[in-house]
Amino acid sequence: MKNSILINKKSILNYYKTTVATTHKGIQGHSLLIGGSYGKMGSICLSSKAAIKSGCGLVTAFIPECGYNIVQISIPEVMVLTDVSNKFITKINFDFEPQAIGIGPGLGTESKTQIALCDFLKVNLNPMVIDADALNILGLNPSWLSLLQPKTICTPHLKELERLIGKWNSETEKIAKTIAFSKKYNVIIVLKGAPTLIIDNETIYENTSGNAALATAGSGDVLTGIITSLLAQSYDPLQAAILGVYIHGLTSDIALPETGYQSFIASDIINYLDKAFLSLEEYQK
Ligand SMILES: NC(=O)C1=CN([C@@H]2O[C@H](COP(=O)(O)OP(=O)(O)OC[C@H]3O[C@@H](n4cnc5c(N)ncnc54)[C@H](O)[C@@H]3O)[C@@H](O)[C@H]2O)[C@@H](O)CC1
Ligand SMILES: Nc1ncnc2c1ncn2[C@@H]1O[C@H](COP(=O)(O)OP(=O)(O)O)[C@@H](O)[C@H]1O
Ligand SMILES: [Mg+2]
Repeated sequence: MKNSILINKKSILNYYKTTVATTHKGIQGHSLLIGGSYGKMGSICLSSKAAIKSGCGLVTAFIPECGYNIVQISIPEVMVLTDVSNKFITKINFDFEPQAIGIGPGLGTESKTQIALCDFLKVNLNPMVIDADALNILGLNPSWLSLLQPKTICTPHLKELERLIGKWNSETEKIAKTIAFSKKYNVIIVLKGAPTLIIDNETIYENTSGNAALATAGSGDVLTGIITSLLAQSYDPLQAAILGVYIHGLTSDIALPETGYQSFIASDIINYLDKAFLSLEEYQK
């Protein structure tokens, strides 16, 4: 895309942080992933697992009650807090200070969930990634967008973007409207697609990793977990968004010769995160 800054390994390595020998889980960052609803608990499992596989020290998932066994059994490394309600979230409540929050995968748009999101946005000061149904709820209640903290990261696919900014008649208009949205609310937009663009105010970054194997259910849920984990590890929001999008794509580039397009699934993004991070470290040497 014209006027965009390309994201590649070289640019990432300007700020990529290797792990310090003396670190411990208490200072590696605690991510909180909020989402899930009856039938969509897999989404928050994917986000939470991606977060713990991306380097933060601790991950907690906040989910409706019906997901308790599902998340605990799927990912023993992740701690779980449950809502009072069984099938969807009605009140967001936790008793610790996360370094970053990712909200939206599988959340649903029940009216009580909408109110819970609004009440939460009124008090939250933590760095945050907003995805999926949390974006859809904001699309339904645009006045709540002003509650977002500066540099909140929004990760819409095209349909979610349309729910936020309305329809467009050309690619140029789509980008202009997205830039205007980013400026108005002072948020970073990760516009997911092929390629993914990251729009921060008037600056546009274009990702160069990734391929069509990523066109599979849960790919975006995994991205939310990765970016949240990086935010929790004290990357600034723009760096977390750029590194997260790049490493997410890189997993599919490394996997492709082994999995092909058809059989690559969202869990494979998580499975290949180790090789993707290692390839950054190799390049750095
Ligand atoms: N295993 C799970 O539990 C999963 C749960 N999911 C959750 O399901 C809920 C609904 O999300 P969905 O995104 O599926 O549904 P949406 O209704 O938000 O989006 C689907 C619509 O958007 C269009 N669309 C998506 N990406 C597009 C693109 N790049 N270009 C053009 N059109 C595009 C599709 O054609 C379709 O019409 C979310 O909460 C999500 O997190 C999904 O992530 C899938 C996996
Ligand atoms: N053809 C493609 N090429 C590259 N990346 C893709 C392609 N299709 C999808 N992706 C990526 O996969 C992810 C899909 O996210 P999303 O639509 O939110 O999935 P889900 O909601 O099922 O988790 C995004 O990161 C997007 O950029
Ligand atoms: Mg999604």
